[in-house]
Amino acid sequence: MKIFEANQACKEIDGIMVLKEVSLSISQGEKVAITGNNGSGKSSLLKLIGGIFEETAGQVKRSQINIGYVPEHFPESIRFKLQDYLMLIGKMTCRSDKDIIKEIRNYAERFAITGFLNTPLHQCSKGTKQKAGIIQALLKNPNLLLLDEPLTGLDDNSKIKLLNLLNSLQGEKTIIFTAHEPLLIEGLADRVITVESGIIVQDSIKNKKEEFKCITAKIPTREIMAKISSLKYKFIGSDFVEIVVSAEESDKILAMLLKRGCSIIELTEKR
Ligand SMILES: Nc1ncnc2c1ncn2[C@@H]1O[C@H](COP(=O)(O)OP(=O)(O)OP(=O)(O)O)[C@@H](O)[C@H]1O
Repeated sequence: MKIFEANQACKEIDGIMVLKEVSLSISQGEKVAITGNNGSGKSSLLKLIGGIFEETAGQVKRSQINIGYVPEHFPESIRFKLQDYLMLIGKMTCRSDKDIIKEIRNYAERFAITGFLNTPLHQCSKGTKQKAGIIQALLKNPNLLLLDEPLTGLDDNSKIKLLNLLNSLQGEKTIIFTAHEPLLIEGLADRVITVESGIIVQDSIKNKKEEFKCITAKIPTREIMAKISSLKYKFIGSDFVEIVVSAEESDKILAMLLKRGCSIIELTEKR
């Protein structure tokens, strides 16, 4: 089923054409990354897909589905406590308060923000607000999840947790996200759209089930690799290591490296 179709769609704001002749079709279940330089039109395209932006020319068809949207910047002025805000969003889904609280606590624990559930949102850190933005979208149990640069402000551990969480979402959820970092593009997307000056310049299908991945990590000491010698790796200088792992194992290895104090620099597919 197609969830979005655009034919020569344009979006003009204040006399500026921010999207130009976009022709695009997205099917249910696709995991699409939108990439491009700053100001190229990634967020605008995401908003056009979600119906937050109406086209000013051309034709667009959107199917009537439940959408969860994670904005690039969480609204600064919300004065609710984190849990009260999430409760309000959860109540829109007609579930019992008990079920909503359980789900909020579950997500809060996964993202390590349980300690902030009673903190007013405007006093929370950027990363906590970002996590609140992601949780509010997930609470709606959307068929279409739109995420605008979801890794912004997240620490390395939370980035991996979000990647695992998105990969674990069941069913035919469609996920469309804007991103600069390779972690989410390599780890989640099966299609990558590149935007330049409001124009789609590339739209490519990725072979998601690559057999191997290559992790480049900054290591605190070389000794930590001795303890995980079953991995195929090589040192780059004294501080970095390149590890080749099966795609299936990569999430587990990433989590293990983070636990041992490493920083993940890059995650790429290896053919
Ligand atoms: N609401 C708006 N009002 C005015 N101009 C806008 C609006 N939204 C987007 N634009 C303009 O459209 C162009 C594309 O912006 P957009 O936010 O889509 O880019 P982006 O690729 O997501 O950028 P970034 O990577 O910096 O987030 C920019 O020139 C921006 O100034």
